[in-house]
Amino acid sequence: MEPRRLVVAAAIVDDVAAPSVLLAGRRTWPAELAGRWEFPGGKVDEGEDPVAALHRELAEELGVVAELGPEFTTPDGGAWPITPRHVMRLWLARVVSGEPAPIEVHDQLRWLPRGSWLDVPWLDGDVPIVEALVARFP
Ligand SMILES: Nc1nc2c([nH]c(=O)n2[C@H]2C[C@H](O)[C@@H](COP(=O)(O)OP(=O)(O)OP(=O)(O)O)O2)c(=O)[nH]1
Repeated sequence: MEPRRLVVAAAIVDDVAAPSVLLAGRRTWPAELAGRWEFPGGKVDEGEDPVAALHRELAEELGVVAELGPEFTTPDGGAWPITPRHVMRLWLARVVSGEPAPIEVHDQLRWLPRGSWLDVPWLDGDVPIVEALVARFP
């Protein structure tokens, strides 16, 4: 069996230690994922460093430079299994340059206030991650 492909993404917040808002993007493609919300990010290219890949994706997708905070892992310290074919590493992050814009794969971005982080239809694989973020930052 092929190993699962690594996806990297950012939980972009206003303050990585005490977030009050979380940025979510609504996907436009592929058709089966369109209209669902996700963390900005994407696949790591062959031989690419995961952190470099995340900075590349954030520039391409949102037009921003972000400062990464701590990685947000599964309770046992690993990557999140998001689909049968992908695992995802997620970092808390804060924008340091630019204003996030839906440049590539999103038709809408939303800053979700704390208390409303679960109020959009996230991709199925993201729901446990957002639940864990809610539990981490009650
Ligand atoms: N970016 C992102 N992808 C996610 C999340 N949750 C989730 O299940 N996925 C899935 C959707 C896709 O099957 C896969 C990531 O693919 P992608 O289309 O975002 O990757 P990419 O930008 O590198 O696109 P490409 O090079 O394949 O065209 O992971 C998430 O929160 N963010």
